[in-house]
Amino acid sequence: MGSTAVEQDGLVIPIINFSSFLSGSPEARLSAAKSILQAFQTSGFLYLSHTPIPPSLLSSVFSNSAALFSQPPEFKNQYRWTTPSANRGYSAPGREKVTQLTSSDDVSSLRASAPDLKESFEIGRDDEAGHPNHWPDGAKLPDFRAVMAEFFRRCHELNVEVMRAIAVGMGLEEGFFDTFVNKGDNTLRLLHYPPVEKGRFEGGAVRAGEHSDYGSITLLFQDERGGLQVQAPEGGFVDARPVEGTVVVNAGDLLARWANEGVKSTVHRVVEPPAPPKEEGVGGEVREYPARYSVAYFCNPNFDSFIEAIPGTYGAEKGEKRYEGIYSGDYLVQRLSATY
Ligand SMILES: O=C(O)CCC(=O)C(=O)O
Ligand SMILES: [Fe+2]
Repeated sequence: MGSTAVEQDGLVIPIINFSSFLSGSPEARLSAAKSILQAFQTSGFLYLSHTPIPPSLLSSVFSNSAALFSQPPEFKNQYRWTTPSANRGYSAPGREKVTQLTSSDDVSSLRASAPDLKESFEIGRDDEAGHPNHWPDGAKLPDFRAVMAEFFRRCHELNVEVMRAIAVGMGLEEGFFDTFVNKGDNTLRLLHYPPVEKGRFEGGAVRAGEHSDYGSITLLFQDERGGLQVQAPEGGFVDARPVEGTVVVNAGDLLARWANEGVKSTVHRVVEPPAPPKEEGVGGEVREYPARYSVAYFCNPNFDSFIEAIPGTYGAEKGEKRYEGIYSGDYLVQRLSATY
């Protein structure tokens, strides 16, 4: 049914045709759901092809993202990211350090010594009381708001369908997760990794430090540059190269917790691109890597959902529940508070 995007050092990441789940025969639908769940249970990552996200919308998202990041710092700083509970707005290069560390002090010293080489802009649900989005001035970026709002909505629909696939794969009723994810308490994050001189990578700098994502699932749209790496079972990092027409989907920590650790939230990072273009630099030597853009859509259970082990993920041979229940919103604010 599908092919394989990555197969190296014990890490296998499949490419799954999502139209088999959305509009295939009952058998094709079940088989796609099982493959999707299996990917979440093993590598924690998969690539989905044939999703309902229109390619023209995605290219408008990338062009509007580039238009925003090309504005001067004074413009972007008007829309600054403020607090973990709002989690909206612009973060200048060096502001956020994604990491596995959970203490703010440790993160602060790491941020000072090895800042992530990126800037980002975050957009949340547009109707969340008390937390307005920081929409950039429409006189400068006339299409930005409408394009991002439409993309947010489309990604939320895809999120609901992927959760349905997980439910079917687990043998639960298809709509099991619907009431947990219907509010769309998700975050759309535009990312810009500016051009990097080769020497900085050689000095150990990274575009995004190793981390796992916090929420339920992440939908990741990357440009053609590459640089995303996923940790293999033996600990080394393996390139997860862009595959045209696909969305990378990975499980986050809250889904792993929800699934009583039956799903993997796998560590990943963004580093120097794997195959540098030959035409740049002197005598074929690369001196500077070009900019990279990506768009991550972080899906979360509704902030007011109480998250405790999914039926079927504990008891008998699966063992006890490993975690206390927790409200999704509390969990996420705790995790975000350590990062900024
Ligand atoms: O830019 C990428 O490809 C990955 C970004 C990422 O992992 C994140 O923002 O959580
Ligand atoms: Fe990530």
